[in-house]
Amino acid sequence: MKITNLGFPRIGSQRELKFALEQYWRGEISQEALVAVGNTLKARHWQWQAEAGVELIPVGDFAYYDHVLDLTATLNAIPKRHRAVDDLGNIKPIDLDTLFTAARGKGHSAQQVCAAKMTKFFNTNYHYQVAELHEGQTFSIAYEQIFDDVTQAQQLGHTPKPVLLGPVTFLHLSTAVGDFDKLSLLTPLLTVYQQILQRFAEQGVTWVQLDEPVLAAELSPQWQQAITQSYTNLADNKPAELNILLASYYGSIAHHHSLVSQLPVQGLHLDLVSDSSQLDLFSNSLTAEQVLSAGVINGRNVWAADIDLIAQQLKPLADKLADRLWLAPSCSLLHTPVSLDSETQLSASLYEQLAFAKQKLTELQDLKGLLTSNDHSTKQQIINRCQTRRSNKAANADKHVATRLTKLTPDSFQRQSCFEQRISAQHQKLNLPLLPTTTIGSFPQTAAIRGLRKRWRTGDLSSQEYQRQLEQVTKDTIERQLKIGLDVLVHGEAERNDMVEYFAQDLNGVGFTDFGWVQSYGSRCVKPPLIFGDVSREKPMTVEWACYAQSLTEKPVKGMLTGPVTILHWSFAREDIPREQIANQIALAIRDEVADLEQAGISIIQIDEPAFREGLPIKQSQWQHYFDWAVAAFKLSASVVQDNTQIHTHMCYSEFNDSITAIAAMDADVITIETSRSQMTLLDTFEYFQYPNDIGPGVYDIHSPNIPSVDDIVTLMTRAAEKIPVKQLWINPDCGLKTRTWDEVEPALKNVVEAAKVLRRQY
Ligand SMILES: CN1c2c(nc(N)[nH]c2=O)NC[C@@H]1CNc1ccc(C(=O)N[C@@H](CCC(=O)N[C@@H](CCC(=O)N[C@@H](CCC(=O)O)C(=O)O)C(=O)O)C(=O)O)cc1
Ligand SMILES: N[C@@H](CCS)C(=O)O
Ligand SMILES: [Zn+2]
Repeated sequence: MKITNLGFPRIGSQRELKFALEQYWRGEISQEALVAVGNTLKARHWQWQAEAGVELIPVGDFAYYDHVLDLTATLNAIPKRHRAVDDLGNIKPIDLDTLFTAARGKGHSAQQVCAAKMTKFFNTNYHYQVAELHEGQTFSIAYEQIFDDVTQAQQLGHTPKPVLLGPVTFLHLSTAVGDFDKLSLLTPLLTVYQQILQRFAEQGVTWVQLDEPVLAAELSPQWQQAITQSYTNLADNKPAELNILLASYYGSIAHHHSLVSQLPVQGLHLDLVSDSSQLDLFSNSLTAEQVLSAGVINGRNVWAADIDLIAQQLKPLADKLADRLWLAPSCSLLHTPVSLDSETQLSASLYEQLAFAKQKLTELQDLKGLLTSNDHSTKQQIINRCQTRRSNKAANADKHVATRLTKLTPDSFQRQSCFEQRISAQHQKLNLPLLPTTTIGSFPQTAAIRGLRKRWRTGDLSSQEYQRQLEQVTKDTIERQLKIGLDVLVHGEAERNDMVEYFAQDLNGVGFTDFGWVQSYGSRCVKPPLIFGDVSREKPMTVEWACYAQSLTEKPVKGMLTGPVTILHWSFAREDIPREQIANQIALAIRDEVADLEQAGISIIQIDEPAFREGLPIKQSQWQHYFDWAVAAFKLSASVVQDNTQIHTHMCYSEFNDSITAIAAMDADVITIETSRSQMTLLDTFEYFQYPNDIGPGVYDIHSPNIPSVDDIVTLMTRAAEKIPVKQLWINPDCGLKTRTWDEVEPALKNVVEAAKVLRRQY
């Protein structure tokens, strides 16, 4: 019986890769130094996995920016605009800088090169770079990193199992530039996959893992046919000594049983955490040689597994399949923090309930011990540990939370009046111009601000001094906005480490870590809170900052909150009660904050829900249930206010065609969305739906250092005004500005304000 792993977090337990990347981008270290950090991390992670008994080490899971982008490079599908040219005008080979250009864009104004689109990887908080594919395009091997990594792992004495997204998922996640069917590219794509498999075989690889998470979705007959075509083609053309492990994850593939069980692959990985019934279904249809990789340890959460119970469940199959049963996490461990080793501040009772990536490998090792070892005393120790942990699981029930939830009535989820009445009351109170300008909330989180927080955390700075300095930053942020001429201001979120973690720190039933970092995109990481008990608000969380900022100006300053659905999705949540119940608990905590902000005289309150779309189940048949509870939780948080208090929400990285009815049902007075990279085509859905409330379509991409010109913004807003009545429109960037510098933000926002003036004259 083998222990296998699907992928390991790449960022490093102390975020070494993040710091090296950012130093490299700032020109402070050489590419060699960056690569040295990458090599050290790879070697360390391979070694940890080997020590935990992982026999086939995943390779290709490491990426300097994004593994999907690496695959796009391997396949020679990086757009021309991101490729460097030599003095003679010839396109240079793809290197790390090419990838960084693709991911981050380059240049300013007229010379600017737009980054590739970035979007959520399935229903995770990981973002990938979307490949742009053209009709009739060809593919070839053009980037060597995965082959180099195989060699590197071998030189260190490991047996690598290269991991690649499978051809169907790659196509599915790509975007078709122009009007053509992406599946027309499958045949040329398969030719390159064949060449890649050939290269692996020449390197002495015996197993390759092809990830097809798209199988968790309900696929049309054409996409199902693409799966059959791909794996038949690869089976027919692969070197005999190379075995293919087809990996599914992020959901059950039971609905594709007849499709998948026919595929001529040598191994199949199942996410049994999402649906354990797949075990019987697929094990009964395995051929006599096929391997089953059982994804039994949750790769999407941080709670220690009940491996004694898992062992009981697997035992009959372990006896039947013997060495054809592999033990694995449900999916790549990319979504979990690296290791508990660095956590020194967690309570002992919470600590013992946890397992991060490194500890999950140990769980697999213990599970294998339970299934195969004859050492009864060690086995008993493992079982005892599990039982003690279960009985120690603190009863975190808070009866006040339960009572409040039972007292909710339909009115708790509904504003007092319809939108028309509300917006007219708000116009009267706020008196804003046509096309009001605003921002999404955060302003640059400078090294100075982060440094202050670090000194405060380590005790080098008193709370009083920390507060005083942040007040200065907030004052400066308000003054800059006034100077720029924005209509609706924000306080800038300088006091927040993160839009979710900041709130979690003041919520009962929620814990947080020191180093539980998870990669969000590129060098950017988040530290998801741990929801372990019933959630309620300990004390007001934002009121002081909102009031302080509002005291500095006559212009409205938006109160800024994160919504219940987003707090839930971007946390590691308990698994003993339904998610919708947790969402309502958080909604009540936010509702209390909304009420306090209104009471304190804040007339616009923004409740961000950027994870609303991401929470959508992969299977369409489960969407309606999700929409019902997610919309209800948002409305519960927002509906406490009077008609003339304006509720905004914000969503980024979203497509709206499958969620527009739910978005409209949320009934926010204003929604700001990311639209600039789509050139406003995302608004088509709002137009078609005749979305009734106000909308602020993002006019520039905040992930890129590029500064939009007045003309760029006017063009985009003119396009927006062709789709949405101008009286409903606001002007704002795509998302918060925390990752940008003031040098980028100030000229960009000046252009936003200037463009608004041009547009107001026009309309
Ligand atoms: C809007 N987005 C968010 C998502 N998920 C969230 N949970 N939060 C989000 O905001 N998902 C979708 C998108 C993803 N986008 C981003 C954008 C930016 C970041 C980001 O900038 N992350 C920061 C970490 C933020 C944080 O928690 N900072 C802490 C700790 C700061 C720190 O590292 N300090 C260093 C010292 C640094 C110094 O001296 O300069 C230290 O302690 O050693 C804080 O501010 O206190 C990042 O750096 O990656 C994430 C997602
Ligand atoms: N208010 C947050 C939203 C990010 S999605 C910000 O501005 O950073
Ligand atoms: Zn956003």
